[in-house]
Amino acid sequence: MAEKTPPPPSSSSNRRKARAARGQLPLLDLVYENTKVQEKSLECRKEGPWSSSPSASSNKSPLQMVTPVQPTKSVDSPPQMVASVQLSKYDSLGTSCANVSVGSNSGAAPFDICGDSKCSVNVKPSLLEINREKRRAKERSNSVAQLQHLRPGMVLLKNFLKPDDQIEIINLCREVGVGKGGFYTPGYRDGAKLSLRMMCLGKDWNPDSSSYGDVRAFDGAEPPEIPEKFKELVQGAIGASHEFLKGRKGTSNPSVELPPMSPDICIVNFYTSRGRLGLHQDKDESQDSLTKGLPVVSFSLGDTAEFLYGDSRDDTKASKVDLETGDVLIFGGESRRIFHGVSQIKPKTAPKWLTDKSNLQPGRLNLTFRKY
Ligand SMILES: O=C(O)CCC(=O)C(=O)O
Ligand SMILES: [Fe+2]
Repeated sequence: MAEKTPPPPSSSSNRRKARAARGQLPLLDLVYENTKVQEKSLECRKEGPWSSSPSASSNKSPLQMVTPVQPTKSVDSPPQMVASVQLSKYDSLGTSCANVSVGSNSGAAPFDICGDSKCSVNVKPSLLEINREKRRAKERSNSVAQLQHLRPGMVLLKNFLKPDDQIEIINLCREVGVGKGGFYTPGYRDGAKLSLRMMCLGKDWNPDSSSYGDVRAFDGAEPPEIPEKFKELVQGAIGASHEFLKGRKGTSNPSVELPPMSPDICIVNFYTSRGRLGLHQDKDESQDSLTKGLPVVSFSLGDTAEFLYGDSRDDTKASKVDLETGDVLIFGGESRRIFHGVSQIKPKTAPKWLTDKSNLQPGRLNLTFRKY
């Protein structure tokens, strides 16, 4: 996924920040935050145990930590559940906002992207919010997919994923995500945690070595398969992009600008409202895939992300686009190696119909499909 750079030398947040500022850290390092326990519990009160922000620093020595780490019972930890019945098991563990511990790779707790947050307070929406939501829902339900050409090889399909497909994607990610090889919190040997949850389908991407493998290094889990439904949606999005490009002046062969691609990798990220992803290039796929410019296809669900893209790691020079629920972004051909990242997640922007039907936690689910 991201370019390979050596692992951070220590857990010093300042040193990391300085390295990040010099553009020397791999992509996931750029989302590293050294949050204190106190901050953690405040955050938890605001967002519940689903926060993708990091846990407290580890007391273990760097060598003791095998990465990525998966929390056992921490404020970040989700219920120990496979089905809703097991939520009560989690209750009986007494996991609460105040209970902070750093995880290891044994006794891993699955992360459920759906379900009620224990720590969140239900505040009645104001009339203004209700009306805004109604207006948004009407706009989205009336609108059809709209395609935008962002730059050569880069197409944004607004509102491409139909509501039922969005629900199905969330349900499938939830189901797979709580099982073996499901969501975990990527981290580093020094115990630093990252502000998102991740799972890989098809092949495993290791953030520490920036390489792909057939098993997950920290627990030996094989990555679950990519559901056929996802592959169909990817083909649909690439096909629609080709049709769109055909109709554009100056495009002689859409498959040259945007080569076709059958994914064998899907990286699923879940961001809470504090989640973000530094500018990076996806370049850990095979040389053949990169040389051919086989595209990355990205699905967005839930809260809106502010997405940055450009020709360098410099975010002041990057272009910005909002990725809303149902949007599909494709970048291949001459845009295959663009720098891209997520600068912010806009809280409470997921439509109510989506959260009501899917029970998706506050935050954003992103799936990126690639061919190794
Ligand atoms: O969340 C996104 O929109 C981008 C994710 C991404 O760039 C990645 O997983 O490599
Ligand atoms: Fe990426």
